[in-house]
Amino acid sequence: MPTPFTFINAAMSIDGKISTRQRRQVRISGDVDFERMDELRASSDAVMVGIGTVLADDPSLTVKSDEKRAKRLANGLDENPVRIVVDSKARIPTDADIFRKGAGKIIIAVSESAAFDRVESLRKKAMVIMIGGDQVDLPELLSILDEMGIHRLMIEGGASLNWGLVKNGLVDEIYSFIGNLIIGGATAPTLIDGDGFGEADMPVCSLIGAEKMEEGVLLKWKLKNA
Ligand SMILES: NC(=O)c1ccc[n+]([C@@H]2O[C@H](COP(=O)([O-])OP(=O)(O)OC[C@H]3O[C@@H](n4cnc5c(N)ncnc54)[C@H](O)[C@@H]3O)[C@@H](O)[C@H]2O)c1
Ligand SMILES: Nc1nc(=O)c(N)c(NC[C@H](O)[C@H](O)[C@H](O)COP(=O)(O)O)[nH]1
Repeated sequence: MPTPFTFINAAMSIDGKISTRQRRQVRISGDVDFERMDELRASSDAVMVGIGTVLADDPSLTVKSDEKRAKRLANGLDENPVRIVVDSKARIPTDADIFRKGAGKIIIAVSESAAFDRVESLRKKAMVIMIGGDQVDLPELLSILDEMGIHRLMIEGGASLNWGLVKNGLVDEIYSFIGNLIIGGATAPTLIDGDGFGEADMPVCSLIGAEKMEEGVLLKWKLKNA
């Protein structure tokens, strides 16, 4: 099943955390990295996050630069990429910023375990894709997105969704900005959480980029043996 070119873009602390142990958002990126993130959003067909990120950060996932939005419109695209939330139990609040800010298509991916009334209320605000029994079936979801014409998919986390995608071999590249702060905390989320790999099946990646950026460093890794 063809799936989009899929890359994770994230920021983590020196000690590999992406937020605090209370899952509170931490501004790790500097202005230059946020600008890079905005460019990646503007050049992607869709941007995807997990519901944990929505509940913690309430992101709008919009393109911030007026110029980049205008360029998308001039190219016959919506001003924002398709914004996608993976939300197995349909927990997203109906007043989330993703619904209130920015124009463009929104997709909420739910599983069959989501409550009927919650799903129906979401249908008034977004396209709902129901796929998977207890959890959203990520390989199936990405195949559907590819069929819909989403061929370049940006993943903005969080820790659990990143694990689900990497575990299923769905991620082509990972771009990680490592900022100059230490978050600590044994239970703070990292770039990739979940059950973890056994020694035999840890993905071996190739380093395709390393550059100092402000007070941090940007690393780029290729995962899939594409
Ligand atoms: N620093 C960064 O770049 C960055 C980026 C995004 C999020 N964050 C932080 O990450 C935290 C959120 O991460 P999280 O792990 O709690 O939540 P998450 O955003 O990864 O969302 C988890 C949800 O995604 C879905 N999901 C996860 N794995 C799945 C799978 N295998 N199959 C199907 N569905 C799956 C489920 O609905 C699950 O409840 C927040 O604290 C946020 O601030 C940081
Ligand atoms: N690249 C990046 N650097 C960070 O320092 C940080 N904390 C995030 N976190 C990702 C999360 O999704 C954010 O909340 C949105 O990226 C910002 O919110 P908007 O979508 O712009 O509203 N992402």
